[in-house]
Amino acid sequence: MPRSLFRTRIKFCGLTRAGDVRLASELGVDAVGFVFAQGSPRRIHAAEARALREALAPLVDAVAVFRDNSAEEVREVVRQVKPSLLQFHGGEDDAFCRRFDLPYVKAVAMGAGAPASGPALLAAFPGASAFLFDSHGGGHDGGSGRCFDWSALPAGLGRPFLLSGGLTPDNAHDAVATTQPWGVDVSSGIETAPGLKDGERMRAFVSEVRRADCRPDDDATSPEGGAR
Ligand SMILES: O=C(O)c1ccccc1N[C@@H]1O[C@H](COP(=O)(O)O)[C@@H](O)[C@H]1O
Repeated sequence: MPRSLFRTRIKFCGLTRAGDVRLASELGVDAVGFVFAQGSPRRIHAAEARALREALAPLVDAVAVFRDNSAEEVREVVRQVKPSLLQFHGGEDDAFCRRFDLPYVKAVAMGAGAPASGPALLAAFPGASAFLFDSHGGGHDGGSGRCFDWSALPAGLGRPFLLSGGLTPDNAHDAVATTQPWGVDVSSGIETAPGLKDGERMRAFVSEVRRADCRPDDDATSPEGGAR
């Protein structure tokens, strides 16, 4: 597809307030994430997420984010929140991720250097709808606001990928222009404090991603729509 027709998908993650969910929808964000990972400062319970989901506009996805949660916890979230996508940030394997009959995204840790090759990731997670590259690993947590070395992104994935880890309104344009992801995922970079999003930073982030998308004279194509 010509890059001029391509629109980078945007996910805002770790929302805890209905007002932030409403603003994300109004800004044209494609998905919002609710975090159920133990130990996260953005963690909410299924009942809270169900209430937040009601603030979500139609055609905006709800993503449930887990990190080594039990199957019972995941099932309870699926039952109450009805997410359209699951995101697994821990040591879950493909069989676990597939158990819930929903599309899933597997987060790949980039904090300890280059991961397995693209084909090896695909072989390990054939059921993944997409991969998400974040800066966790090597002793660092997800949602930490840290960047990783984008040049270490693996090639030959055969799936769309989301770029994550330390994205902000200041680096979103470069991140999209440099890596040409299917989508971007941001948490800390649009916050005043963990879980509390900042309206101006949300707006600025979307605007910077759209600025990177808007290159009408660029006839370069996007390989497999954001896949590497
Ligand atoms: O946001 C969290 O607290 C979190 C906790 C555990 C696993 C994943 C988490 N969020 C994901 O972290 C990345 C990057 O966040 P940041 O922008 O660097 O703060 C993002 O993929 C979130 O979905």
